[in-house]
Parts: sequence; C-alpha cells; structure tokens
Amino acid sequence: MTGFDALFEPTPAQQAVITQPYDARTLATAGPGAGKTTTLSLRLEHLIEVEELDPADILVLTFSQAAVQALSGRADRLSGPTSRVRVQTFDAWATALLLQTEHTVESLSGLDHDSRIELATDAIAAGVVEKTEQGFPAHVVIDEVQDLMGVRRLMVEALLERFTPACGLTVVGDIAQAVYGFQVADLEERNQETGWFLTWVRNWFTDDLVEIHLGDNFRARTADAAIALSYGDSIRQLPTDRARAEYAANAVHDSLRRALETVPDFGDLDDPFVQASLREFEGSSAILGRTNAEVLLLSESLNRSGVPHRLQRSARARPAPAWVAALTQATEMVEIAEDRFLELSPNLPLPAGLDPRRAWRTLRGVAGTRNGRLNLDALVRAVAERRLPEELSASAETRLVLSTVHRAKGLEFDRVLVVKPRALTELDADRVDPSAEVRALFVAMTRPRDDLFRLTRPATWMMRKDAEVDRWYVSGGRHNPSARSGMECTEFDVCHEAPAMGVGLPGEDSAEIQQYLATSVHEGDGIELRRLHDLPESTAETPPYGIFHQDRLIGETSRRFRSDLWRILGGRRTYEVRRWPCRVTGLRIDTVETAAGFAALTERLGLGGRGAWLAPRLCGLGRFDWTHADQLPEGHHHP
Ligand SMILES: Nc1ncnc2c1ncn2[C@@H]1O[C@H](COP(=O)(O)OP(=O)(O)OP(=O)(O)O)[C@@H](O)[C@H]1O
Repeated sequence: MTGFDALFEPTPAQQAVITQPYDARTLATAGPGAGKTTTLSLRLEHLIEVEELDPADILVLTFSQAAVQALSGRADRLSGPTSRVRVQTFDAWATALLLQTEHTVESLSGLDHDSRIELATDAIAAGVVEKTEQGFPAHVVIDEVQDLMGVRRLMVEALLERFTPACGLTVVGDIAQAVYGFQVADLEERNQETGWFLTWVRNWFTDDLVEIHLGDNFRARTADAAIALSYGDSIRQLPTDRARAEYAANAVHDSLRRALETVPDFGDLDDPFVQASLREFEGSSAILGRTNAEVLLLSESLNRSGVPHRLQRSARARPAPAWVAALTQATEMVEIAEDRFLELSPNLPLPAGLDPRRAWRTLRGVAGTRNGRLNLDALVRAVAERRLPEELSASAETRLVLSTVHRAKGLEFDRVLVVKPRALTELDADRVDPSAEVRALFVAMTRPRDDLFRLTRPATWMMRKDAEVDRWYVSGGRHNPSARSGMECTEFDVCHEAPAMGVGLPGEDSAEIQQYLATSVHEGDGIELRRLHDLPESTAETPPYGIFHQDRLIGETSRRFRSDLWRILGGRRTYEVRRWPCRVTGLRIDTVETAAGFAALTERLGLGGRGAWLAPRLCGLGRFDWTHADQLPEGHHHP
C-alpha cells in the first residue's frame, strides 16, 4: 500500500468515506483536526487506484489557496497517479471555464472575482462544461464547503444540479470553521447563508446521500491544544437568525476568551528572551491575529528585533515562481519534451520539496502540446495572464508564520500564539457579526498540535483601513486624523509592465538587475522605496518610487501603488496632494517571482526574446519618511 498507511491507519469512519464507490454522494462532517483533508487525499487515491477513475475525470474544488496547498501537498505524497489530480480554487476553476468560452483574458481582466463567478454560473447553465475538452467530471470533490456562500454557492449548486445525475460527489466541511462569511455583505443574509450549502446538499440528494461524521481529533496532542474543541458543538448549533444568534454567540465568545486566558501568556515580543524563544524553536509556529492590522504591526516588531518570519499571503495570491523565468531562458527551443526538462531541472532553482516530474506535469497542464511537449511561449502567456496553477506558488518553508486567522484556515502548526481578541462588547455592534467572531477564534485556537499560547494584542488605534483601495494605513489617530505615517504593501505594488531598467546608475543595466535578483535577493530581505523624481505621470498619482535592496535598484512600483498611495495621502478630486514621502521603509521581500510581457521588450533589454523576467514581490507595513517631502532624497537627480 502507499501513502499514509505507513504513518497511521484510517479510523473506521475515515475508511467509510475513503472507500465509497465512485458514484456515491458522500457528505463528511467533522470538527477541527479530524483528518478531513487527510481523508480527502486518501479518497482521491481510492477513486483512482480502486475505482479506476482517470485523474483528469476528478474535479477537486476548494475555497482557499492554503487548502489547495494542503491537499495537493498530501496527494503528492501518495501514489503516482494521485499526484496528477488537479486541485483548484472555485475562482481559478471559474476563470479557466470562462476562457473556454468567448471570453478572453482581456475581457475578463476588468471584472472582479464575484462577477467572474456569476458569468461562470451562467456558462454552466448554458451547457459550456459539456462542450469542453474534459467534459463532465466522473466525480466532484469539494473541501471546506462551510465557506461556500453567496455567488460561489450558487455556482457550485448550478454545477452539481447539472452534473450529478451522472457523477459522484464527496464533500467535507465543518460549519464551526466558516470564516469567509464576509463574502456576503449583508449581515442578516450572511447569518442565514452559513450552513446553507450543507442543507442544500442534504435536500438535493435526499435518497442517496451517505452522511458520515468524523469524530476524532488527531491534531491536538496536549490539553492546551485541545482546549477549544469542546466548544465546537455549541458553535455548530448557533441560531442562523442574527438577532437570536447574538446572545448565544456572545456567550460562547466569552467562554473561548476565558479558555484562552488559561493557557500560558507568551510574553512581550520586545523581550529578548521571548525573541530568542521564537528564533530557536525547531518546530513550526504561527502567530495568528484577527486582522491584518495586528499582523502587520507584529511583523514590524519582529523585524525590529531580527526574528525571521513569513507573512502568510492572501487566499488568492499566486506568484509564479522564479524558476519559471529561468526555465524559459534556459533554452532557445519553443517546445521541449520531458527528458529535456529533466535534464535542465538540476540547474533551475526548484524548491527543495518539488519533484521535477510533478513540476513537469503541472506545467504541461497549462502549456502542454498535443504531442506531450511543453510550449514555452504558452507558458510565458500563462504567467502574464496569472493562470499558473496554485500548487506551483507554494511558499518556502519558514518556521514562523504570521497570519490572519482567515489565511491560516486549514493549516496546522506545532505551536500557535493567538492574539488575544477584544471582547465583543468593545466592538461596533452594527458592524460586528458575533457568530463570525466566535468561529474565527475557534479556528485560531484549534490550529496547534502541541502548544497554544496567548499574545497581547498590539495597539492598533492608529491603524485604519481605506475601503476603496482596500489597504491598511497608519493615521495620526483621533488627534491628528489627516496625518499619514505608513501604508500596507500588497501583491500589486511592483510594476509588471517591464523589467526593472535602472535609473542610469552604474550596475543598473537590466541584465545586471536580473542577475542580482536571481542571486542576491531572498525572501524576508528588507527593502526600501525611494522617490525617483518629482513628476507624477498624471494628477491622481504620486511620482514613481524605485525599490532598493541594499542600495541597489531592483524594481519600480506599479501604477496601482502610486494611485493608492496618492489616495491614502488624502488625494481626492477636490484635494491635490503636493507632498510625498521621500522614502518608504520597513518593507520586505515576499518572494522573487516571474513576471511576463512582450518578447520584443526583453529582447531589446538583452534579456532574451522570451518575454519573461524576474520581479520582486513585496510585503509588510511601509513607513513614510517625510524628510525631503518636497524635494528629492539626497543622491538622486531628475533623470
Ligand atoms: N487516522 C488518523 N490517525 C492518526 N493521525 C491522523 C489520522 N487522520 C489524520 N491524522 C492527522 O491529523 C492531523 C489533522 O488532519 P487534517 O489536517 O486532515 O484535519 P482537518 O480535519 O482537515 O483539520 P481542520 O478542519 O482543522 O483544518 C494531520 O496531522 C493528520 O496527519
């Protein structure tokens, strides 16, 4: 036997889910750490090995990037064919479906995620899936169904209504862990939506639904790590009516907070002993905050004391890894076969855990030719269109991860530090959803294997969120609300229109910058932004900023960064921004990624005619340096 059998025997309940026939409709419910994800990967293996389904006939959908990685990571360790199953988020699947209709990348690029999902729902109803190359799947697997709400829920229902006379289904979830309710803006509707999909499944498949509950917990190995588990049932039973839920949810939230009070306090992050303990811990640990404001401030404080850590990316971010650019530049050929790829792979910066054969199969999934080869031009296009499969974007293994609870859903760590949440009574009653707060705290407290600690909440009174640009920024608080001293950095802040070209200083020719990015820029390195000159390209943006790594220019900020910064600085149609920070400090390298665009451009810059290059991706809370606000920082000249 293969896979996890070497590690443990599935329980009878897990075994029952795993071994259902391929055309069965199975609903598995379970609490945290009951082995849902593990069971799903073994289920996939069973469907292929025993039920003899082709991996291409299985559609695996899940809500978040983290789940994609958890599931593909585990499937990867199973037998060969199982690792060929593609796991996708609902959004990625919807986009791929639309690209098989009259839609193009350009026509979709102006649409937000929800609109794409709605279009995909229409496409399903119009019979598009039947006409695609893959046709109907034989089996649909859906993980984390508790977070299927709003337009995504409608899409999956449309899909199942159309597919299921013929196909089997395995869905797993836990309502107590539903944390993405904010997809539905209206608080009243949101409460009712929680658990709706599960009810729909139960009603739609009345006659032949096999419902199995996985009762054990395999994650928590200590009493502290298990402390929240006993609250699962009361959370699952919270009324769906908002008014009625409020009282009950407040009570459970209080109990969970009190339980968190009984686990050890991790101490002050400014204390050198505490820092040493974070630095020296050998296992995996996570610090989980309720909002990104908390996470950004904690990360800033760890940066100050030099504690290495990684910020968990948003559920949707999927950077193309740097080795993809290296691959496209390693050969002049447009098409390559697997043997050639395997020959090239030792010289590509593949991450340690990635098997080159698996990388090959995943690449072929996006840019394969009919005769089994890989078309590198098509691969570059997939990068430019951000269509590279999620599983290639895995983050480097880091021992310490800082994350919001949302981004950590479905993950587990040896040690977890949960930021002590506010009491619900301290929050704005009109805007807070007590049931959602309870579930978020429950998810946070059920992530550890061994140790659960609490951590004092950082002071976030000066952090504000600008809803329009969807970023946190640092204001002057109530006394000086228009002051600005910093802004959150996002995945869209680096220019992807062209490779970094330098500003005419020695060592800043494009090829040299690329070389430097490939060899000297690493995840977690500090960088700063410097204003390059004083002339904004248009009225609603700031002048450009260069990205500097140890005084070397490695990239330029994007237009989106400039206009968002302009807005954060108070820019409005009626208000002209005249002063810009000369520097933005405190940012870090999230990763060095592959960006892509016109082949003629890279050719002209001496980077080969492939159209792919390296670009840094930034993260963290940037702090504004207001010296020289009206003039250029020292050492810089108008070009
Ligand atoms: N039968 C089993 N025996 C021993 N360990 C198991 C068994 N099933 C799962 N595990 C282990 O338990 C841990 C939790 O499993 P998994 O992450 O699949 O749970 P989950 O239900 O998806 O969790 P959550 O819903 O909290 O994200 C994993 O480390 C897994 O290897």
